[in-house]
Amino acid sequence: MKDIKHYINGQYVGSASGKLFDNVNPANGQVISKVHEAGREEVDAAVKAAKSALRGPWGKMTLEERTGILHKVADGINARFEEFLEAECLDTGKPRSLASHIDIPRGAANFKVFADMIKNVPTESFEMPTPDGTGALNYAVRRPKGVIGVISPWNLPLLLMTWKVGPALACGNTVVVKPSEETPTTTALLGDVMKDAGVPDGVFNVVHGFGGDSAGAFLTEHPMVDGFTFTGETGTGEVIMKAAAKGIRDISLELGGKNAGLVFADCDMDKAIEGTMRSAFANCGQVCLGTERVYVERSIFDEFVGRLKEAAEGIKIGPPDDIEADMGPLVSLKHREKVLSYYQKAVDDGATLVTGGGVPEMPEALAGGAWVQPTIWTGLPEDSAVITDEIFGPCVHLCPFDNEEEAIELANSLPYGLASAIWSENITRAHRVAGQIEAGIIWVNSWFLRDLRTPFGGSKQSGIGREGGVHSLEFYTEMKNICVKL
Ligand SMILES: NC(=O)c1ccc[n+]([C@@H]2O[C@H](COP(=O)([O-])OP(=O)(O)OC[C@H]3O[C@@H](n4cnc5c(N)ncnc54)[C@H](O)[C@@H]3O)[C@@H](O)[C@H]2O)c1
Ligand SMILES: O=C/C=C/C=C(\O)C(=O)O
Repeated sequence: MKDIKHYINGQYVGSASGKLFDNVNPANGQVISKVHEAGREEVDAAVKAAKSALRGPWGKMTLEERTGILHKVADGINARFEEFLEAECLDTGKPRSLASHIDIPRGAANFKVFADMIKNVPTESFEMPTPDGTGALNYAVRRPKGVIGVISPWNLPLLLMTWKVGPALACGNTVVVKPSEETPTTTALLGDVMKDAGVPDGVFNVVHGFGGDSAGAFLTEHPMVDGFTFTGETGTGEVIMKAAAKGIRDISLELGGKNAGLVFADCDMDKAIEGTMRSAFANCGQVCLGTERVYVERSIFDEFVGRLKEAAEGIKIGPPDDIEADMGPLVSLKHREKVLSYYQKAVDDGATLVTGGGVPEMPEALAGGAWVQPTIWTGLPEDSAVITDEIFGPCVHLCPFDNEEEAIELANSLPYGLASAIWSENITRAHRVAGQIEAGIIWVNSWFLRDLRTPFGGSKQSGIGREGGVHSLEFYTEMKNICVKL
């Protein structure tokens, strides 16, 4: 069976401890590969390789050379598209149709976009008067921050990891990546692509393992890492923030959410149903931007519930290679336990089950998979844990509202603030409501429509900082002001 090794200083290496863990295909429960678990020794080697690579050829390259290499990395992903696609689908169980349209193309785009951006974003300059009349000139320059620790989750593994590695490398940093233990393969494959593209050894390093008391914690505790970028749960973000405090290291945190959809009576119902289907069920509901609570204006509530039920019942569940499958399994049986505990909680809290609520029957070959039904509820009180907690499954609660103020209040009622989707054909209302929602990303009559130049991140407990566009450049560089007395 294939074993997945760390990628340190340009070489694939195993763990000195010989410790391996299973990588499981969530569509059938079978072990796909064995993964080396990094100890402190491997993490230390990776961080030291990254540190010394800053002073090697990478640090001396012209911007043109560096960004040229990053274009080759993107081309390398595209050249091995099928291999990345296969690996991502095996690790996550997601439909090939989804991964081939979103995950893998974005993996390549994340390198191209930031390679081009860093060449085109100016820095500031200020002339100032001085008492002697000669004046002074201030100008800012960007320098890499240093070694960046990248810790990424399992829901969009290649997309979310490269969303950080792309800009980090474009800005001249070196990285040590700790991908999720659930989905190590595409990050491991990227080592080969980096090598072929001419990325010098030590610039891109990967260590595998778990979070606490494993590779994740060893990385955040390592004093030679200069900054951390993390996407994952809010609770894990708190732990990482504490670790980063030691030595005053910078952080960028993209965390959980419990995003609200708001559907007004003046919406285009077809668009609202199609969008809510995606925002509730895409990637088996495992998208941080997903809407697990949707508020619908009372006059169209019954129609909306009926139409969403009909659409959800048309979802075809199946493994990645089933070309008709719209939805795969959850990422693991462990995650399914969590999602099903909320399905039970909904019953206990008196929900009306509109559809789903359990585990679908699957053919015998897939019986060991983490399958779950797309689920819709109504009738829960707003303080139910089903409404207040991020479940991260294919489920949504629908609740009626009577006026705009109430809709805004409901949307803003939780301590999260990642994203929101507003459905209304009244442009004035849409702007007015969008302006009042406490979230980092608001979509009007769309969902997960991404322009990589825009600020991306969460407010409240959904994160700190913004990535995307110039905001990524802000995080991944140190700005230095040089003041010249003339
Ligand atoms: N805001 C966003 O952009 C965004 C995007 C995708 C996912 N998410 C969030 O991610 C979560 C799902 O992903 P997950 O379950 O993989 O998250 P998670 O927090 O469990 O794990 C994310 C990563 O952190 C590592 N980790 C865990 N504990 C750690 C520790 N103590 N120290 C260092 N590293 C540690 C894990 O091994 C993994 O690599 C959801 O909450 C979702 O909302 C947010
Ligand atoms: O699951 C969360 C999705 C995050 C998406 C991005 O970070 C992105 O599109 O850049």
